[in-house]
Amino acid sequence: MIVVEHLSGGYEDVAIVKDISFTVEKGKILGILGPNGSGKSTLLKVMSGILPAIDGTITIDGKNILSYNARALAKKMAVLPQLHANAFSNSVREAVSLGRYPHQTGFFSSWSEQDEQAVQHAMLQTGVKRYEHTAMEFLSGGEQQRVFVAQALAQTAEILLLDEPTNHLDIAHQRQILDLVRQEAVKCGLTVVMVLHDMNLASLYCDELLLMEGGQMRALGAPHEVLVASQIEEVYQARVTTYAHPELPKPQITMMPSATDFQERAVIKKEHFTITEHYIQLKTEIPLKTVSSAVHNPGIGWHNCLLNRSVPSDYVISDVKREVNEFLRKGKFSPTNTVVMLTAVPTSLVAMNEFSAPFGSMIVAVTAGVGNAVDVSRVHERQDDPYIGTINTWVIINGCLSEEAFFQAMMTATEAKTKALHSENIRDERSGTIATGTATDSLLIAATQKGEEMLYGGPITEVGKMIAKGVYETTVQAIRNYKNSF
Ligand SMILES: Nc1ncnc2c1ncn2[C@@H]1O[C@H](COP(=O)(O)OP(=O)(O)OP(=O)(O)O)[C@@H](O)[C@H]1O
Repeated sequence: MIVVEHLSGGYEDVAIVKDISFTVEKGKILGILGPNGSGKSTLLKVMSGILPAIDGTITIDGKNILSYNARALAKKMAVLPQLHANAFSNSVREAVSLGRYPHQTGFFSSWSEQDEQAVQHAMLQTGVKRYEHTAMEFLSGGEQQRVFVAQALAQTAEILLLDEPTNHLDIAHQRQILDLVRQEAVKCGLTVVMVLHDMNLASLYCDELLLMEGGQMRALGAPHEVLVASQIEEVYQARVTTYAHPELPKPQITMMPSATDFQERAVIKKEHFTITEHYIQLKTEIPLKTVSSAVHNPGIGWHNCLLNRSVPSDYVISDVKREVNEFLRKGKFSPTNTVVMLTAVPTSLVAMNEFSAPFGSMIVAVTAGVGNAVDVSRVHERQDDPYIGTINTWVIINGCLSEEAFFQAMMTATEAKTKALHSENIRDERSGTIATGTATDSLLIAATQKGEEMLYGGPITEVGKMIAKGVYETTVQAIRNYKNSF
């Protein structure tokens, strides 16, 4: 455990870092973030004793570090500096062995079995063992960086101070080194303080983050407390937004470029739709932001091709995703840029309408197979095998929606669809009650994201009113098209 209290320090009596206080418990990782020149490296140097503290204290396991001599401190704390004084003539093995210096005893240093094991283990962990006898100067920047990490690990200290350990490393090696550091912390109780420039890596791997600004602490806390968009924008003077990591409860940050070439305008019109026997397609010049429950590329994304594909009514495929991928490959559609829905309704029965609104305009396209409509409040009574019969709804908005508005738009559109089934008196055959949808309906809201952002999409808003009217009217029309086809 390391405790830093009111620490100030810098170069020649000038305090660069001021009044820094934090505690890192045994087995925990603290990440230090901050813009260039904010004092991250200086703080690490003061902590490691390379620079003297002007004020404040650093204690390790309850003992002030001033009470340790250099060798005793090096046994407690290993340091990976940002810039390495590189003795280039050393082999990798010799470089890693330097990490054992604090463990050498006596006038003539004695290389013990323990020293050898620590060096071998560190080389294996960092993947540099195969360069063991290679001279450092023959390694790439990333390979050298891994050797220096190995050197710090070979020191087998309880505390590790790392200044940009992922410098020069490609993504696989960043992961390798940070996974290793995390594993050493969690399994072996290593306490780590590391400077990282990459906020997303810091969020993923650190228990707590310290955000520096002008040599002072701007924020200290869990990643979600520190990586707050407004705070990062102020400190870095850069526009950012946060989003959720797909697998872990760790916030991620992305930059919002100010370049104007992203701002080109495009308006989606009915003419941009193509209807063939096999699909209804919307292909756009600019990608649309899409939120959908489609079969292929569902969720939130950016796409410039939407397909509502008509499949035979006996289309029962065990691996739908694979079959759809195959269809896209054969049809020369981009698998990453295309959103796909499936329907058993012939494409000629689509209902499509364009609506103009104060914010811009909107197109709604619906295919409605209601042969298997269900009352959602009664479906728990059914034990059916999967069957086809789907209402697919697309709402294409020439406008800009906030994330909240996208989800409210999904709700508004769903309610409007249900109302259409109600007024067309579509019933659940089993229960005889009014149907609320089919068992496999799909919905897509897409927007050009141009113009002023609309914050909300519920029925109280202009866009919500338009979606409600558009989806209701178009679904009624699609149901009638379907009924009239028999
Ligand atoms: N040897 C030095 N003598 C005097 N001032 C220094 C020295 N090294 C750094 N500084 C100053 O201390 C301040 C903090 O530098 P430091 O290297 O700690 O920042 P940092 O946050 O690590 O930056 P970066 O992200 O660029 O690595 C800077 O203004 C820098 O100019």
